[in-house]
Amino acid sequence: MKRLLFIYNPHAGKGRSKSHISDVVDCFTRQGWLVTIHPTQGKADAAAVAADLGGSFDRVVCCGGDGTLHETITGLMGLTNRPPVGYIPAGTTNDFSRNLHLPRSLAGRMETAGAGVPRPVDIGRFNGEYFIYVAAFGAFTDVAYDTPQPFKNAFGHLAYVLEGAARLPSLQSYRLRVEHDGGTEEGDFLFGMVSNTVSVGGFKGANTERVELDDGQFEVVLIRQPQNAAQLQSIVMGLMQAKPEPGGAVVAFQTTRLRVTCAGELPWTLDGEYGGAPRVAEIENLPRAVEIVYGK
Ligand SMILES: Nc1ncnc2c1ncn2[C@@H]1O[C@H](COP(=O)(O)OP(=O)(O)OP(=O)(O)O)[C@@H](O)[C@H]1O
Repeated sequence: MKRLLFIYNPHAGKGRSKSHISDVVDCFTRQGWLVTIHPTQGKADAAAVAADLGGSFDRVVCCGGDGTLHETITGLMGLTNRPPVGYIPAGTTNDFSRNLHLPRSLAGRMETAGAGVPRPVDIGRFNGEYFIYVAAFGAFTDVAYDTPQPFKNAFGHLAYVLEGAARLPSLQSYRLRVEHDGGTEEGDFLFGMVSNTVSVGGFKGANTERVELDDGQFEVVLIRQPQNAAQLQSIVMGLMQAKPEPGGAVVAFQTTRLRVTCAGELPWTLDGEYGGAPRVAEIENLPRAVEIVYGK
């Protein structure tokens, strides 16, 4: 019998997935899977379980938010033969799931996770760590991991927005050298994002019309330090829809690899969680490193 490992975070989102576990397991069993269930016991548990047990399964399905998906895939990256991953989004934002065209209903999502066809997806490597869809530094990027879980659950997206707005006056810039496939950018930067996704923080990101999850390329957006408050506001407002103007404060390009060098410590987030503050970040695209189930 084919074996399926089901990892779920009972605290993700509003904890509502807990009441559907029996239905999920029933669905997988009907599909012909022998199911092993693991409720995550705390931070990094999904990664540990995926790394320890994932190699003995034909499919791993995780249920939770972006953090649970990040941990599950990070754990599987240590294996030589990685089983395909099904994903049932149940977090606050579920950014990555917006790439997968999953059905809207939970019933449809369970069916897809167990029986859908896996497709290759690129994974990012960041100084030996992994990320699934975004590595970012600077303004706003500390919001996700600074916002306490109960607050996130109660206010959802609003929590992210309010936290971000409260920080506007204290934005810090970093003097950087950014080397990529197409050249080198230097100067003072407020924000940078290296991504493989159409959605970040619940927003459709800039530079997303070229997103393909398996093209071996990252989409990169860098924001130079604005000269005045009005310029800052127009950057923040325009970032999410506008195509950046050449030579402007927003720099956008695609690349397969990136080296970001900072004079001091530069704090990063990987898939919305704190990723350390290295002075040099070597970021590499690992093309088609895992298979994830799509909706269509
Ligand atoms: N039993 C647990 N108790 C507390 N935290 C847990 C437990 N299991 C997992 N976690 C942690 O919860 C964090 C957040 O989980 P997850 O991303 O699944 O949900 P979310 O924060 O509600 O969703 P999103 O990331 O989409 O906003 C993860 O980093 C994970 O390590």
